[in-house]
Amino acid sequence: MELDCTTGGVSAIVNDWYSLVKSRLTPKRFKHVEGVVYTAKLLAKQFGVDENQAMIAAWLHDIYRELDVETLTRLALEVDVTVPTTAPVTWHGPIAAKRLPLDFAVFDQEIQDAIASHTLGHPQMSAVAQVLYVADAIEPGRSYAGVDELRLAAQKSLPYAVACVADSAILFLVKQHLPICWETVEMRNQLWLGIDETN
Ligand SMILES: Nc1ncnc2c1ncn2[C@@H]1O[C@H](COP(=O)(O)OP(=O)(O)O)[C@@H](O)[C@H]1O
Repeated sequence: MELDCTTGGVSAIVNDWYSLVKSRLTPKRFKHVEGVVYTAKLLAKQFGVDENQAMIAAWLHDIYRELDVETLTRLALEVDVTVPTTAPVTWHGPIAAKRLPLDFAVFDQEIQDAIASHTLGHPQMSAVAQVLYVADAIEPGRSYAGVDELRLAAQKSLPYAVACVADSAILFLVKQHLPICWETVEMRNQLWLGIDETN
């Protein structure tokens, strides 16, 4: 996959994130992040969302994904962050978000919020956060059952795509008999109430 990150004034920033993120993640995870950046850029353009914010959020969303629970807990102690006790796999987002100013000099609140909610979603997500949530689920490297339907949903509207991704995550968790954090459920409930599927 070719990454075209040279538009507008973002190329220098993007190059910085490229090296930093590559140095912190395994090649497999880095490839996933590249896919999310690529997809976030496309979705942002498609839905009139700030591409620069979407791409920076995408570059950094999994920056702490490969840290163990002990390290994440230590990092969390230095910032004011709440994480769900039932799902440590979801901690990397909220903790990275709170540490963005400290660790990466990223002060943009929308980027922080997008990274915080990229795994669980949240009923009050901004359009940047919605773009990241969907891009994470449908980037070209994803190959789980149902992903092509989610890619089609992303051609329809951003709220519709978010609601479909949330339903897919919930179905996956139900099938595995795993606990479901409330944010995803509340978000999909609110979204579906506002979506007219007859259009
Ligand atoms: N509402 C939820 N409650 C609990 N766990 C969730 C919820 N939504 C997603 N997850 C979990 O989050 C994980 C996905 O996290 P993510 O950072 O996207 O990982 P990856 O990129 O490796 O797929 C999945 O294992 C899924 O089980």
